[in-house]
Amino acid sequence: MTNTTHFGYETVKEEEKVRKVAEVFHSVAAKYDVMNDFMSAGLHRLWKAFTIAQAGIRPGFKVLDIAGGTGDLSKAFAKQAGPSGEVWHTDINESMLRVGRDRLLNQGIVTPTMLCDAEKLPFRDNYFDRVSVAFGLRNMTHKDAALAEMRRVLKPGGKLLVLEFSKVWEPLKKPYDVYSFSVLPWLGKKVANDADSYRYLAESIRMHPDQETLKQMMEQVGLERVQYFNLTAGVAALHTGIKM
Ligand SMILES: C[S@@+](CC[C@H](N)C(=O)[O-])C[C@H]1O[C@@H](n2cnc3c(N)ncnc32)[C@H](O)[C@@H]1O
Repeated sequence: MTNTTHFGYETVKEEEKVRKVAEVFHSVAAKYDVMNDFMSAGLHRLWKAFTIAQAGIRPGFKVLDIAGGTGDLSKAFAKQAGPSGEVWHTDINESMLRVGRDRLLNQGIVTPTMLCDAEKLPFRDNYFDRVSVAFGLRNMTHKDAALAEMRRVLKPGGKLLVLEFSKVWEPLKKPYDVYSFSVLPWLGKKVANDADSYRYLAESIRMHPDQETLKQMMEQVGLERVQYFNLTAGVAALHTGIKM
């Protein structure tokens, strides 16, 4: 029997979700950074800065940036880990990865870039000091499998950081819905000539587990000391967990 899952509000076969997510990111890659700034009024930079601070990267650290896309986290991590460190910029989508790799190289950052699926990480057990995934988990078909893989490749004592859109504070829900379902697709059409991808963004955020559910999912794969920080009233949240 074929398993089904969600692609935004649609119920689709699992393999169809993978294809449709790939289409979204092939389509948005070239305009991804400019759209991020427009859509979030620059807030994504603050959320990422907070994530980078919580990561506490030290020189020599081995770091895996999953769903690294255009490379914002990889760039900061590579600077902090320094020449003795190892920062892997990875993503399942070639278009996103290419934009990210070119951007990193243009900024003088030479770090390995690799195409890989978070659900089947090609790294050995207990290898990384830190693993991050920013705005990527929402798009994955088997989130529990991906989280288990992230834990597997962490060293004991290593930390996972999951930055993702989350459940917004109830009083802000109405205006946030108006923004998400009217303004966002309109902006997507105007700036990137692609309203559908930004409609998917709004729907996929609504379908993503809320703060407490994601915390439980991280605990279920064996991460410990799991906690989360609401960012901008829960528009986004950073979850962290430690592998003991
Ligand atoms: C919204 S972008 C985030 C990019 C970057 N981390 C950032 O915060 O700007 C989401 C990324 O998740 C990637 N992605 C989706 N499913 C994935 C999977 N199974 N494994 C790895 N990356 C995946 C997409 O290709 C896309 O580049």
